[in-house]
Amino acid sequence: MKAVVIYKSKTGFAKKYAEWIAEDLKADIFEVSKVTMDRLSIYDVIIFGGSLYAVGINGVKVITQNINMLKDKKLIVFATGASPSKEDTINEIINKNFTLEQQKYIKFFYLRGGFNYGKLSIFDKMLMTLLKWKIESKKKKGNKLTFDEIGMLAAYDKPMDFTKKKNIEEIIHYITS
Ligand SMILES: Cc1cc2nc3c(=O)[nH]c(=O)nc-3n(C[C@H](O)[C@H](O)[C@H](O)COP(=O)(O)O)c2cc1C
Repeated sequence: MKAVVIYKSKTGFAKKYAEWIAEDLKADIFEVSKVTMDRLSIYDVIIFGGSLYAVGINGVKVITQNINMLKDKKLIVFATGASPSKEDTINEIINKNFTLEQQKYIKFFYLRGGFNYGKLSIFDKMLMTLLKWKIESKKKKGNKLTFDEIGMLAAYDKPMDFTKKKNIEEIIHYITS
């Protein structure tokens, strides 16, 4: 079984999981920009990992747009996000990123990453500042914040990191069993 891990990461969380998975499987690892379909043809197992941006999986098109060429391989996609792992969040991610046809060939996993405002690009910082203002205005109006919103506000001042090597176990088990 020859496996490859491909990742797209803006602040390092998806990269960290990709490295852990590659290390465990003794697989090759590439950043998504280095990947060509030719290069992938030698692998039996392809694992792609990217971070969540408004529920979209950053970089996943390398798999979804080439599904016809890849569907004979074992395909795994994981996403990292700041949100806790919940069944309804996971279903929303699957339905937003994969058609029903693609879901037949791709096994999806959600691995909680974290949030590091300081490492974001200027554009992403602006987007996240707008979100922060929205949450703060909700609070000012006397509305009760959700647990996730409270966590998100705290994360602007201090990076949060929920990555744990243990989280990759279900992916490793799925691939090796
Ligand atoms: C503009 C923007 C949108 C985001 N949207 C989501 C989201 O929909 N769900 C989520 O869980 N996290 C979201 N996040 C948080 C990132 O997915 C999270 O920090 C992730 O772990 C980053 O991984 P990376 O370092 O590999 O890029 C968002 C972050 C930014 C900057």
